[in-house]
Amino acid sequence: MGAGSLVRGWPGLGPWYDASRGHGNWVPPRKEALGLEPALQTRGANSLQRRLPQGIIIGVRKGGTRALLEMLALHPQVAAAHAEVHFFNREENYRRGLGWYRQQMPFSGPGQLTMEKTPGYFSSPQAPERVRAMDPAMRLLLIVRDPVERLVSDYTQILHNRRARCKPYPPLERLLLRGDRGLNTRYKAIQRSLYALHLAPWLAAFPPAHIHVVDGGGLIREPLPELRRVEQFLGLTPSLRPDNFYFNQTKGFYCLQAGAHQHCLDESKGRPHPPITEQLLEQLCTYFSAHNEHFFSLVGRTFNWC
Ligand SMILES: Nc1ncnc2c1ncn2[C@@H]1O[C@H](COP(=O)(O)OS(=O)(=O)O)[C@@H](OP(=O)(O)O)[C@H]1O
Repeated sequence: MGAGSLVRGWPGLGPWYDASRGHGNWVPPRKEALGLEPALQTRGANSLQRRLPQGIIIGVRKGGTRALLEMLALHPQVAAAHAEVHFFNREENYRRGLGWYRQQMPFSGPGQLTMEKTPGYFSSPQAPERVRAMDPAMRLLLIVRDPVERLVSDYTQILHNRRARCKPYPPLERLLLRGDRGLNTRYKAIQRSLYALHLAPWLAAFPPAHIHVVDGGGLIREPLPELRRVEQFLGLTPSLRPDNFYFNQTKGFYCLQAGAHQHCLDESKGRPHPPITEQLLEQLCTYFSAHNEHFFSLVGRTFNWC
């Protein structure tokens, strides 16, 4: 089956992925209809309510946050918010209060864990303290990816959005280099790839045991081992299985499967990246190397980045 045919909903379930509402608006399938959970969501109206999240995917932007949330949402004990909520990082939303935040959450049963993902939280200076003030027991997921790949993905997204509005955008090299004065390290996409910098305030607000790092590269190559670790971190019964994922040649990524239903992430995920020269790649890798080492020491795990 081609990737394109999988973007719109699952048969008989209403749209799982409502493309007309943009890529952040995912509508989870009713799990009993997927044969995953016969009882939980149909036990009676009283048991279903909107609950504040107990788990949040805080970033990183372009790290694979959507894939992680959608894969986790296949788990019968997970209820995932459809859209990015931007509660802790946007003043206008934060001012609306926890009642508003709760309203953005999906209905869940008592045995379910409510989750949302907003990659903007990770680099928001206010978010760590605000999340802690709401719930110091919060479980945080951080999905990371090679900082250079993340940067290029970030650029590609902005380029795409600008083009969609018929607006010009400079080539990546021009944004990355300050003539012959080396890298423009103030470029936002570079700054957002400095994971150690953004992690520090989270570690000041939460014990390390509350923050689980997911390898975004690993999730792309082979989702299940990463998801098993996440299930364990979240205290979920191991339920995701190899047959929940299949590699889609057209998409070039793993897609999701539940019973007879299949679903790939939409076309905003997995866009082709513009090429960068070997020389620039080397410059970037050299620049990130010390930051990466610092990040590895903070999380106690190393990654095979450039
Ligand atoms: N299974 C699967 N299918 C499609 N895409 C996948 C998948 N797993 C991870 N990814 C990678 O997710 C990248 C987008 O990351 P995010 O969802 O965090 O982006 S965003 O910050 O929410 O815009 C996206 O980045 P790009 O490849 O640059 O588009 C993907 O590489």
